[in-house]
Amino acid sequence: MQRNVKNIAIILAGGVGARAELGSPKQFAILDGRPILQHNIINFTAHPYIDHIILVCADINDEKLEQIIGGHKIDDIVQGGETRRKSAFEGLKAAKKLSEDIGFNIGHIFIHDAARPHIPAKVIDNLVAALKNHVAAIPILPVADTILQTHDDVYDKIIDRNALRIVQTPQAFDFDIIYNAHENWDQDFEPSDDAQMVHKLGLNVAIVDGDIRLKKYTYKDDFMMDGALKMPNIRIGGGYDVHRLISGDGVYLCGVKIDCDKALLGHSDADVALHAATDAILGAIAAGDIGDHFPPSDAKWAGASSDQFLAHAVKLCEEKGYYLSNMDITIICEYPKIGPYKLKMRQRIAEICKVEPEQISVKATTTEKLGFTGRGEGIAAMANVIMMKKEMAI
Ligand SMILES: Nc1ccn([C@@H]2O[C@H](COP(=O)(O)OP(=O)(O)OP(=O)(O)O)[C@@H](O)[C@H]2O)c(=O)n1
Ligand SMILES: C[C@](O)(CO)[C@H](O)COP(=O)(O)O
Repeated sequence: MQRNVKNIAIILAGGVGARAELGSPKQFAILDGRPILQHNIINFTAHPYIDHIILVCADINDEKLEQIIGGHKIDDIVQGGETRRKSAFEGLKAAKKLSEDIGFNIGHIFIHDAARPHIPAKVIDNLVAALKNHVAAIPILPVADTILQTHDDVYDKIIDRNALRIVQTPQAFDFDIIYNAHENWDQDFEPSDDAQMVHKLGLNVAIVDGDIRLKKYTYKDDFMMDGALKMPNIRIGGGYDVHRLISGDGVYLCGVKIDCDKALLGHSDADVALHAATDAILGAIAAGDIGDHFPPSDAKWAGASSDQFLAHAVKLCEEKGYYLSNMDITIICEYPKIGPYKLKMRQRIAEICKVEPEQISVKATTTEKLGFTGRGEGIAAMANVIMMKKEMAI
């Protein structure tokens, strides 16, 4: 009985991205909110012609790789080789093994640079159509610019661009043909793509329309232009809290004790401003609210200093890769007067959050004797924060 036929995409992510100078392989950098490599996986997964995906990957620890793949399905992951050609062959060997393990025949293989994150479905359609009559097909684009040949960086001559084409990936092949080309490669030059290996065997390579969106991210400027390195991931959080004022010997606000004949009533030290700040930070990373982390029902937090609540929220953010960009607190009360303490408050919050006082704003306002704050029955506080994630590269 004829075994069923499956088509496989091999994503080449085994390079170091030296020309991109990002400090780590460019395929792990974030573009449009997700790692470049993950875009590839999503695009191939979405195309009905692709049955399996094999990832050929650069050295990276399992935890980071898992994060980069983001829960998407990959059928096998293998280590890249020293060159693109060697990485491609590793992918082909993994494809062969997968077909033997599961029990299917490989129809077509699509070998793709991970450094080309956007793969329009139309290009895959074009390749599939060409493979009906060819053993290999590649996407190409016309050359738009004047092409100059130089010698030792000196102007030499213009090349006729009409005969030239830009070669892209994915490049598509009959499995047996490309496997054979790789297995028997004995030339003394390193091919920059797979199609030229097939062509070297004297076989015809079909050319189909490529797409500008298939652009390869190669140099740092490619990333800069597309905003990959410019736009950090930003999260905004807001917090609001109220505590009742009673007779006492001082109120805690922003981690600073203001000696007076009042106190704020609460399970902890009732620092209403730090509670609002904590909620703002938790809100920015969608990590619930202060009550979820420090339940008033838990005796452990009775009389607790609210500093630790804020420090905990900051730590949670750090664990997710976010840092505090700025915080703006507004304290709403008639009494006590906040003005003389503002600087100290900013310094204390900065200390807890491990940032500079310039990043912290503390403001105060009254409600013109209106409402519960106006009548001196309680103090309200609002906080807004911006948390940022540096997402150049994972
Ligand atoms: N040993 C290698 C070299 C390259 N590639 C992959 O082949 C694609 C195209 O290569 P290129 O743009 O040259 O990437 P790098 O080799 O990473 O870049 P550079 O030459 O700047 O180091 C990339 O997706 C890259 O990860 C690979 O899988 N294994
Ligand atoms: C395969 C390729 O993407 C075709 O344009 C390209 O040759 C690979 O990149 P490299 O810079 O040549 O390694």
